[in-house]
Amino acid sequence: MRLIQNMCTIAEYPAPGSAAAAECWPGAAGRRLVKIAVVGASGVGKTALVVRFLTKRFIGDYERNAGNLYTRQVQIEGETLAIQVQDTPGIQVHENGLGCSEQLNRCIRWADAVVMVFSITDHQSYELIGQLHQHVQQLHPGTRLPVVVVANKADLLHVKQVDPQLGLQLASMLGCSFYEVSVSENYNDVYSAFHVLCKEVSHKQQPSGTPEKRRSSLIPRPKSPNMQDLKRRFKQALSAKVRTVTSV
Ligand SMILES: Nc1nc2c(ncn2[C@@H]2O[C@H](COP(=O)(O)OP(=O)(O)OP(=O)(O)O)[C@@H](O)[C@H]2O)c(=O)[nH]1
Repeated sequence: MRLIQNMCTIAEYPAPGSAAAAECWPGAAGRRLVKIAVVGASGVGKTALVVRFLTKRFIGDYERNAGNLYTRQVQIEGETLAIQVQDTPGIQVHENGLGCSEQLNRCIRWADAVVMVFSITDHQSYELIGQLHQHVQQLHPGTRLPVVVVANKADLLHVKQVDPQLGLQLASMLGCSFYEVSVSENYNDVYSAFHVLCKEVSHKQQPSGTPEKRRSSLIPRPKSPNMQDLKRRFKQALSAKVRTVTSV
């Protein structure tokens, strides 16, 4: 993991725009920031996915994940965005539900978007996704957090436990995008999954006063029953009456 540059833990990472951030991450200053957490069961390939996205390389073996934060810049619709990707420790399932540590909950709260990974070779990792999605939404009450569901290890068809079609169905039921990938064999699908997520966040973050909004404020408001006109006519009628009365 030391191969990756610009790596800090979430607690250590300096605020964007600060002098420390510029030192740790030159080029990020002034950019819009997208924060992504990658979550899922242990061994599904979260670290491999993140490293593949950041370096285009697949590195077979990693130390068990302690939760690292990585940084990179991406071009989304002509704009360069700064993105932070938080790799997280694998989630265990206990009898009484998900075993989410406080560290993991902090990462999820921190994130603007989440990548939920399962492995097609591990049915339990797939079963966890529904509960995990519910948990994520509970940690972001009142907002629909962009989520992409990723079915990894598509190259291991001979030991498949989950039909990718099930992943697609689950994702559409949850209202998420879905990608079936092989981190070990294909970079493009990995890139697309992150790219789509960044795009979704970027659209959500669009500041007020964007062309859409400005245009709508220029459109003349439809006139409600014309009060000015009504008042004018009322005054006219009144003065006509007054005239009639005085002439009598
Ligand atoms: N064949 C194959 N192996 C993969 C793929 N992605 C990851 N692996 C392997 O799966 C194992 C687990 O990968 P990790 O990236 O460490 O998984 P993780 O989800 O980060 O695991 P934890 O740190 O325990 O949570 C490693 O041996 C990887 O090389 C894939 O697409 N195909």
